[in-house]
Amino acid sequence: MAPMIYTLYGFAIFFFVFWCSMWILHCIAIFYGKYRLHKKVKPFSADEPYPGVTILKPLMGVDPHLVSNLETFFTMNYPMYEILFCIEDEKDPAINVVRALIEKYPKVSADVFIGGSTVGVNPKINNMNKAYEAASYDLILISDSGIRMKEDTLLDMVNHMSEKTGLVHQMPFTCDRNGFAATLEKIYFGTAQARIYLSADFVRVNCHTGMSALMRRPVLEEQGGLKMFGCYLAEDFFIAKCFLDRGWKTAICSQPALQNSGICDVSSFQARLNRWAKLRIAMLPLVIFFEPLTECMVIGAAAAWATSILFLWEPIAFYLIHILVWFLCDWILLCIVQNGTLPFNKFDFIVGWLFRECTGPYLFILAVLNPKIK
Ligand SMILES: CCCCCCCC/C=C\CCCCCCCC(=O)N[C@@H](CO)[C@H](O)/C=C/CCCCCCCCCCCCC
Ligand SMILES: O=c1ccn([C@@H]2O[C@H](COP(=O)(O)OP(=O)(O)O[C@H]3OC[C@@H](O)[C@H](O)[C@H]3O)[C@@H](O)[C@H]2O)c(=O)[nH]1
Repeated sequence: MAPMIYTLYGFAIFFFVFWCSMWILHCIAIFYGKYRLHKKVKPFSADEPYPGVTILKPLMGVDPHLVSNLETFFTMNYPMYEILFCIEDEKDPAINVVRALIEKYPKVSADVFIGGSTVGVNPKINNMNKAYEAASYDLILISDSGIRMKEDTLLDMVNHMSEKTGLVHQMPFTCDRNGFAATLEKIYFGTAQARIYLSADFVRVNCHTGMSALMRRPVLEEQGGLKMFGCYLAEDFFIAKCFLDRGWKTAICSQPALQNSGICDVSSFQARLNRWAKLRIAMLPLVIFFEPLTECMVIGAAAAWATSILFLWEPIAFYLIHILVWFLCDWILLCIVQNGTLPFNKFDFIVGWLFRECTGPYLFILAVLNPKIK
C-alpha cells in the first residue's frame, strides 16, 4: 500500500510544481513581451554605414495576398538590400507576379532564381540554395512567402544584430484578417505560442521558427553553407542550433512576424500546427511528455486532482478558477503582442480561445500517433 501512496503523492507534487511553473511562464511572457516587443525603431540615419542584406524569398504558387505581401519588400526604408526570389517550378505563376513587381520598382535590386537545386530533403532549402550561393551581402534574411514587412522592419532586425548576436528572428504573429480561422490563428500565435516563444527567448533556449530570420552568412559558411541544412526538415531549429553551438547569441527582434497568407482556413492551420508538432517531437522527444502539460485544460485538470490530494481543495472550483485566470493572462498577452486594437471583439476571443484550448491537446495526440512528416 505504501508504495502506491508514495507514487500518488509523487505525481501530485510533480503536477502541482509543473502547474506553478506555468504561472511563472505566464508572468515571464507578459513582462518580457511588454519590455521586448514593439519598441520604437532607432531611426535610419543617412551617415551611418548600414550592412547590406540579401533577402531570400522562397515562393511556391500564388495566393490572393501574394502581390501585396511581396510589394512590402520593395518599399522598405533600408539603404542597401537585394531581394532574391526563389521559385522551383518554371511554370509557377509566381514568376509573373515577381517579374511585374521587379518592373514596377526598378530602383530595388532584385532577381529571380528558377529551378532550385536538390541538396537534401528540405524543399525550402532546395529552392533557396542557388540564390543563397549568389548572395551579394553577408547578412541573409530568409523570409517566407506569406510575410509582410513594415517600412522599418528590416532596420529593426538589423539593429538587433549586435556584436555577439548571429541570428535575429521575428516571433510568429499574424496580420489582421477577417473570419474565424484568422481569429484562431491570431489567438494561437498571440497566446499559447507567444508564451513559450518569449519565455524561451528570455532563458535563451532554441525556439527559432524560420519564417523570418536574419543571419550572418560567414557563420553559415563555416558550417558549409545553407545546403548543409537541406538534410533536415526542421532546418530552422538546426540553423539556430549551429549559431548557438558556435557561441553566437540568437535574439528576437521587437516586431513580431506579420503572417498574411491569402489561404486562411481552419483545416490548413491545424494541418500546419500538426506538422510543426511532429517536427518538435522528432527533434526533442521529451516534448511528448512535457508539451501536453503546458496546455491550459490538461495542466488545470492535473493540478485540480493534485491539489485535491495534497490540500483537499475542491477540484471543480479549482479547475474553473484556473481556466478563468489563464484566460485573463492570455488576453493580456495577446493585447501586448497585438499592440493596438484587436480585429475581433471579446466574445470572438472567448469562442476562439476555447476552441484553440480544447483542440490543441487533440492535435498533439494526432501528431504523436502519426509522427510521419509530409
Ligand atoms: C527538455 C524538453 C522540454 C520540452 C518542453 C516543451 C514545451 C513545449 C511547449 C509548447 C510548444 C509551443 C511551440 C513553441 C514554438 C515552436 C514552433 C515550432 O514548432 N516551430 C518548428 C517549425 O518552424 C521549428 O522547426 C521548431 C523549433 C523549435 C521548437 C522547440 C520547442 C521547445 C521549446 C522549449 C521551451 C522551453 C521554455 C522554457 C522557459 C523557462
Ligand atoms: O516545396 C516547398 C514548400 C515550401 N516552400 C516555401 O517555404 C516557405 C514555408 O513553407 P510553408 O508555408 O509550407 O511552411 P510553414 O509556414 O509551416 O514553414 C515554417 O515551418 C517549418 C520551418 O521549417 C520553416 O522554416 C518555416 O518557415 C514558403 O515560403 C514556401 O513558399 C518552398 O519553397 N518549397
